[in-house]
Amino acid sequence: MTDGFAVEVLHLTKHYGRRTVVDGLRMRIPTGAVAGFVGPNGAGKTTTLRMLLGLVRPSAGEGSVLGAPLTRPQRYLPRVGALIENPALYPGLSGEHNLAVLAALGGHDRSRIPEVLAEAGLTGRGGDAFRTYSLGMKQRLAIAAALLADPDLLVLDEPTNGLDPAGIQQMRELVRTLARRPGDGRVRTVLISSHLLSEVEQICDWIVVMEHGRSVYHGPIDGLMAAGGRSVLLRPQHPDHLGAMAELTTGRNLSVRRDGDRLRVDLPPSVPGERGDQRYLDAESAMDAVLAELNRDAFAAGITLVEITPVRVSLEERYQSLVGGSAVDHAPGTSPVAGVSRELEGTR
Ligand SMILES: Nc1ncnc2c1ncn2[C@@H]1O[C@H](COP(=O)(O)OP(=O)(O)OP(=O)(O)O)[C@@H](O)[C@H]1O
Repeated sequence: MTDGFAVEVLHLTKHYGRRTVVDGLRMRIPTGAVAGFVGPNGAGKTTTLRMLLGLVRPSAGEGSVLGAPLTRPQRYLPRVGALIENPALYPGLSGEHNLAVLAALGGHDRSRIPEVLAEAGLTGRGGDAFRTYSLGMKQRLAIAAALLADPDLLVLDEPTNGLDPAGIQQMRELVRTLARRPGDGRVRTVLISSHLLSEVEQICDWIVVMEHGRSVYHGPIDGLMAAGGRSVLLRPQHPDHLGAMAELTTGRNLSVRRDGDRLRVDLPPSVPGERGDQRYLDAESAMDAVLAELNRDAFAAGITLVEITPVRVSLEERYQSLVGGSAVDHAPGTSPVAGVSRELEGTR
């Protein structure tokens, strides 16, 4: 396990009975990143966060958090703050008083209360009774509580869940600021989970995309776009050939969807070349190589392609193709033919 990563896991696995909910997960989160854990419901995000927090024991795998092994959570948990289950807060007590109770329970310094209230955007409201708070304020008080330990790693599970649009916006702005620790400039890493890519895109600089307990991408958020920002539209002369062409494409391990009388093929950042799994480094030549291969395959199968159009892909589309279309509805007029998830690792 290397320095420079606040979280690093390898082959992390969790079985519940015969169900595997986290399946050989491999990911790294750089120190100081605001990292987004994104994936459809049931992808295993919460279970992974719970394993990182020592709340659930992994069935297999290894890892480290803040440089200490996952098997020794007591070594790193004092430097971790988390909002994964709502803390028990007393409705009749003020925000400040609630924090004082939690500080006493957790052995934290009470003098940090004004600072954490400020960090959570609750300055001036700390004296009000908790029950008078809006849902967004309650959520921010829970974050203030997680900040009491001045953590090096802050873990927030779906922090915008249940909030109204104004509350969501305030929470997003807050999360963005949390990695910039006030005062001494020490680095803090923030890990949030969300099922919305658009949210993660606005808040985070690092992304882990999960599907069926695996990471299908982890790396810089720009990398998801750069890595897979290209598709190609193929139109056979005869629409009857769409199925056969789709099979040829999936045979090359590419993800393909039907789009009217055309097929839309997503190009990964590095693709199997003619010589086994040779990796192409240059996106343009990789694209050219794939197009040439598909064209040759089509010709050999007696299929005439009358259109081959390269297109750029939005991050949202890229996410859809990575999670096999299970996270977001397909655009009108398109339907999944096959979704091939592949593990892509971004680099910095
Ligand atoms: N204690 C448990 N016992 C059995 N199954 C569980 C347990 N906890 C979670 N699961 C199952 O594991 C799967 C992954 O759940 P998890 O909550 O980690 O997913 P998630 O990605 O966080 O999804 P969501 O966004 O819906 O919370 C789900 O199918 C869930 O039902």
